[in-house]
Amino acid sequence: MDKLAVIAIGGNSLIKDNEHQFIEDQYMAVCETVRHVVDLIELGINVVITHGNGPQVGFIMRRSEIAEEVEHMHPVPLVSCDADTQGAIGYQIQQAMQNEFNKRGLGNKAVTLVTQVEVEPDDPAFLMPSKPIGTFYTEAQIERIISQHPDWHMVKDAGRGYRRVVPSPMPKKIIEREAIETLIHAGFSVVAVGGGGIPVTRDAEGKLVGVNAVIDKDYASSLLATQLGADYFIISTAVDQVYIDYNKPTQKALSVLTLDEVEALKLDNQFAPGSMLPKINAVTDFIKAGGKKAIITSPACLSDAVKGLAGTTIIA
Ligand SMILES: Nc1ncnc2c1ncn2[C@@H]1O[C@H](COP(=O)(O)OP(=O)(O)O)[C@@H](O)[C@H]1O
Ligand SMILES: NC(=O)OP(=O)(O)O
Repeated sequence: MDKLAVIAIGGNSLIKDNEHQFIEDQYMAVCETVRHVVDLIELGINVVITHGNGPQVGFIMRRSEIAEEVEHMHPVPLVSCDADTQGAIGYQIQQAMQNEFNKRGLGNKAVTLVTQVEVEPDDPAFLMPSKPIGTFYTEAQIERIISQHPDWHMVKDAGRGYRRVVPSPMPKKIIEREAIETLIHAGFSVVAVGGGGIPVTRDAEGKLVGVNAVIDKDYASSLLATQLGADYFIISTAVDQVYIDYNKPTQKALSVLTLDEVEALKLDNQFAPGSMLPKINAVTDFIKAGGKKAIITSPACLSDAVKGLAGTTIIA
């Protein structure tokens, strides 16, 4: 039987820079990423693709807020924006996968599954917004932004500017897990848990209810990889490897890390909260839960990383 990889594609890695934020630009980035994912499939590894939505969910929410301010249109709740991103990004990945399969004469099929992820209603994260979404604001813009939006929570994001943050509760249960497994066993390459999943809780009668938050897709993907017993959990992002002294003249790439080495580097604050730290926590959670191999790398390095020739690999 084929090996299985859960590959988490970063929302930021699908948006190259501030000048290339059109939907067509994102589709080109999706197509490029998908080419590398299909290379993996040709190596005999079936995939479940998860994806982020940090920039995209922020753009949709901001559009809704501006439409409300200007045209008094109805606001779109954040949870609906999450669902919108699952559809829109999932559509692009699914289409790009199918086109790539057809181009290479493979008989494979891709499908996207709308996925809800249960969170605890009393997760302390609801009171401490931490998930960066939407636009990056520069030092020159930030004073105006704060005075125009005093209710926004803002953070500095990994040396790339300032960003708005929203609550990000921990994922506890993937509601559609059984459907994902069924689709894998039927031979589909599945796109699921987009944007970390649509956050839901249970009401007093046990009914599912959406909540306004953005789940970290690295944590949700780690949970999925563990529950599926995946052979590889791979985080595909904008950097080829994880670095110590990131963005400093002393920067050094890390190739293989044990859990103990990761813990020591965390204590040394080597991983930025809101960007690399959740990825590091997500891969260590997967290994601690019995996973064999976790990898952090860029789309272009995916195949080499699985062969141990690129990326940063985390092992027990
Ligand atoms: N120690 C580190 N090594 C590598 N990248 C780091 C490190 N610390 C912070 N980063 C930043 O984290 C980014 C990945 O996080 P993010 O952009 O949130 O990912 P995503 O692709 O999931 O949207 C990298 O592109 C890099 O800018
Ligand atoms: N939801 C989420 O974690 O998105 P990013 O990976 O884009 O930050």
